Amino acid sequence: MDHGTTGGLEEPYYAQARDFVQRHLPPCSGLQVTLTYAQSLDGMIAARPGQQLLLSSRAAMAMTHRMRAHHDAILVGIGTVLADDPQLSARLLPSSEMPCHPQPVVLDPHLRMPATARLLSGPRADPRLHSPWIIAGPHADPAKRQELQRLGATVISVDQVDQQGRPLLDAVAAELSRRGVRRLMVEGGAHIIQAFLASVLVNTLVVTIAPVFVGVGGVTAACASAAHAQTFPNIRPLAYEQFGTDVVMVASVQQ
Ligand SMILES: NC(=O)C1=CN([C@@H]2O[C@H](COP(=O)(O)OP(=O)(O)OC[C@H]3O[C@@H](n4cnc5c(N)ncnc54)[C@H](OP(=O)(O)O)[C@@H]3O)[C@@H](O)[C@H]2O)C=CC1
Ligand SMILES: Nc1nc(O)c(N)c(N[C@@H]2O[C@H](COP(=O)(O)O)[C@@H](O)[C@H]2O)n1
Repeated sequence: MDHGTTGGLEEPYYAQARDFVQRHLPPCSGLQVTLTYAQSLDGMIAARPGQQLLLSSRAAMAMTHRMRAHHDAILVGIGTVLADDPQLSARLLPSSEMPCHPQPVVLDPHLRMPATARLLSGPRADPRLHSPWIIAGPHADPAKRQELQRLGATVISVDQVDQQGRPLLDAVAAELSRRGVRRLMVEGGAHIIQAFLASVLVNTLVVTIAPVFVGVGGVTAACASAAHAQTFPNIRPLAYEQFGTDVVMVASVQQ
């Protein structure tokens, strides 16, 4: 992957993406959390569990990369790493605008991160990429921790966990703040979207809606029961804008 090119995107995409992000994301005071994902018209983020589905048009993807560049850190769950093997970089931006990519963060309580993950190998090839921070629970395997650290990752233990041994998001947010993160972008997947919606941490929601139907068997954006979904916060849409064939909604989250 050539991180120094524009990825073939036309200039108007960049200008629209830059203006959109500058206009709609709030100024930073304390930890600002942006939750963002792309979904189909029937509310799916993937066609099958554990599989990646490219929903965003090129213009919407340019907006996502611009948004990544606006944040200090990009967080996903280990399910997304296993399914997508993501890079979480802002590589679609011209390198002159992106001297250093945001910090990848993976919520991985039991250290299931594969040694072959691109998040680990990427920074060895490109000094502008950061090795990932991996948030582990207290019972993670010490040998796996050592292996991941040897591969460049920083494994951060968060001891405050829920009944499933998963780090409490408040504690994760506090730890990221302590490490200097001011703007955090959460990109999924389904379990992480649900967990953040149920927390009081999200300030802004950005959803790309692609004009496709995925159908039964797809992965819903937040895998919540109706009862659980009742605990989600109220959303106040601020803007809808078309990017290529997609519509992007920006909303503030009322906690
Ligand atoms: N369209 C889009 O924009 C996006 C789509 N996706 C898609 O989503 C799918 C992956 O979603 P999913 O499988 O739900 O994986 P997630 O990325 O949501 O990761 C879930 C895992 O995260 C760990 N975890 C850590 N803390 C928590 C917490 N507080 N609550 C819940 N889980 C926690 C758990 O690991 P453990 O079980 O080890 O405890 C859990 O199994 C893929 O198909 C991917 O392609 C992903 C991102 C964006
Ligand atoms: N914005 C957006 N649109 C889609 O259609 C998607 N499938 C995703 N997925 C998220 O982006 C990650 C992959 O991107 P990189 O290769 O890291 O650039 C993926 O892991 C999801 O977090 N996003």
